[in-house]
Amino acid sequence: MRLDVVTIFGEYLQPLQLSLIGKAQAQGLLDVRVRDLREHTHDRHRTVDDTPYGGGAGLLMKPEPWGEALDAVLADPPEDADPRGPVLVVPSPVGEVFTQRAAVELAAEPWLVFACGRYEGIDARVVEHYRTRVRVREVSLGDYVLNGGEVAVLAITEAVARLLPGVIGNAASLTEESHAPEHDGLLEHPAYTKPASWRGLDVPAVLAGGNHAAVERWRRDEALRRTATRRPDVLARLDPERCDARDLAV
Ligand SMILES: COc1ccc(Cn2ccc3ccc(-c4cc(N)[nH]n4)cc32)cc1
Repeated sequence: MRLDVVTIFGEYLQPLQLSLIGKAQAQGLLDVRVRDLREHTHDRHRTVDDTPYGGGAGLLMKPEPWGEALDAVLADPPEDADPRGPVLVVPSPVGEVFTQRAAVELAAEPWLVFACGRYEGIDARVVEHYRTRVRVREVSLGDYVLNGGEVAVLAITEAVARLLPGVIGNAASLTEESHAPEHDGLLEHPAYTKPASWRGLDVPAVLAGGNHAAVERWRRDEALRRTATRRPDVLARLDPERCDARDLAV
């Protein structure tokens, strides 16, 4: 997968060189290219921002540098690019809330381009223009406000890259995680390791009993219980077809 990131704070993306994502790049599973938006300015001060039409606090990012930068990215596609081009992911406080389902969708793409805004965001015409050329997804991490898109790119990249074959050593674990479609999107059950007793707290006996059916039942019950108490919105989306009577009794 090729990832292009356009930003004025390239150093924010340094963490992508670490750990599993860094290893995935070394293995050729990921090709991350960070592009400095200021390389696409032509004034002495390398200006990327200006005041908003109609007034209001703060500054907005000018469209011209973005147009030049994104055109340059699109002019150099990867060999396996989709005929529709990349998905342009634009982190934004007003975007679709990013979910595991979106991570799975983006992980199926050969090429993602991220536009990291700063200030109060990017002139609206940039997204409007590129919607006519590529698929655009404006994405929010949740209902809170960040100072820019870079942190969102780190989160989205990690969530997507870990789904790519070969990035996570034990791919089976991906299907047992919270929010995994294979897990009906439920939150994961509590997990324990040795010792069997720690500070007076014991591991639930069923988990050490060797009865796999009982362990699976306990895990399903705990996942349903945890989801019901912490994320009733997720439980409401549970497909009744995939529940048995005991599920619904929890
Ligand atoms: C209109 O109000 C604001 C508009 C922009 C900003 C700062 N900012 C600039 C680019 C950018 C990209 C993403 C995000 C973001 C995403 C989530 N989930 N929260 N915040 C924030 C961003 C602050 C406020």
